[in-house]
Amino acid sequence: MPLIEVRDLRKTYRSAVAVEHVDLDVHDGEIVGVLGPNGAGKTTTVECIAGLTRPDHGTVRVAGHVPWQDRRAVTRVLGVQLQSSGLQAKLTAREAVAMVAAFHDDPADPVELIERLGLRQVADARYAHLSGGQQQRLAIATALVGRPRVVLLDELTTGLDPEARRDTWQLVREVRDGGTTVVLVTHLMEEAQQLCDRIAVMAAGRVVAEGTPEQVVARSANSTVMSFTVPADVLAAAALSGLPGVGGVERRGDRLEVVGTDDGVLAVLHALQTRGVEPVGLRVSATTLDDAYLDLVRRQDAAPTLQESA
Ligand SMILES: Nc1ncnc2c1ncn2[C@@H]1O[C@H](COP(=O)(O)OP(=O)(O)OP(=O)(O)O)[C@@H](O)[C@H]1O
Repeated sequence: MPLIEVRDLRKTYRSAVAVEHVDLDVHDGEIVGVLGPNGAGKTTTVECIAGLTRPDHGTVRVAGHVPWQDRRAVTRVLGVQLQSSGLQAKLTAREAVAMVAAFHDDPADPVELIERLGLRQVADARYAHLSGGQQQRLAIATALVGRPRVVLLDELTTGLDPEARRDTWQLVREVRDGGTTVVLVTHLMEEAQQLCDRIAVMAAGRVVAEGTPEQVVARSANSTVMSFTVPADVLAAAALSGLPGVGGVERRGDRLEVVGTDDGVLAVLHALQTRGVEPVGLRVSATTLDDAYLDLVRRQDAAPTLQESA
């Protein structure tokens, strides 16, 4: 049984549909990324998992418990760091961790946790005086202090410089290696690729792709990029753009760049062969997760909205 199971989730705010038909499984020991543009429904989904929001339809189970019915049981297994940590500016790091620990039956030792998260030097500094990276570490500490089986981390590295971001990624890996499952909401493809065992891409309130980062790239309609040199008078881009599996053809100087599926690549090679055209300097590579993501999100933008299709 998955540790977190979300089925057919729907949540509306007045007339706006925030999420619909959302399914998500999170298994013990994974880092699962929830990706998507602003307003895609990521926070709404994790708020339903945390029991902070009650959906209009669908089921959520966290270690078998329904979050909005059994808040205590869910608080014991689930730690939450949401977008605004809600910590008071005047609290010191040590006080903040101790305060959250007091809500739990069997908390981790706040001093040990502060040490483990590299906050010992600033343990007596007020929250408002910590750097962005230290505030994020403190937010993770408060999410971990109840010794949860799973933590929800929402836009953990937004606003951090590259070094602090990498340090935070390492910390998330250590959290996972210590036996805690992680659900990570992020806008950053590099973060997803570096950290996540699996990702769910959300757009306009729905999960539009799910799997390992590699699977999501491979399933993209534009999973492969090929380019080669061919004189314009020998082959027009239009001759290839209608082939099955070809998503787009662009001329860049004397090179043609074709994006599409693996079948699209084969169709292009076949078309070149039958025309007796040699693809000089042929390069074929997988699309990046960034490109696959943008393709998925743009497709969803072009589709009818949830309200229109309801
Ligand atoms: N409390 C609320 N009241 C009204 N509408 C809301 C509320 N919370 C979310 N929404 C709407 O629901 C949709 C999904 O929002 P949500 O915050 O879940 O998206 P998100 O993917 O987390 O976005 P972001 O990346 O910007 O945080 C948006 O259209 C948003 O305006």
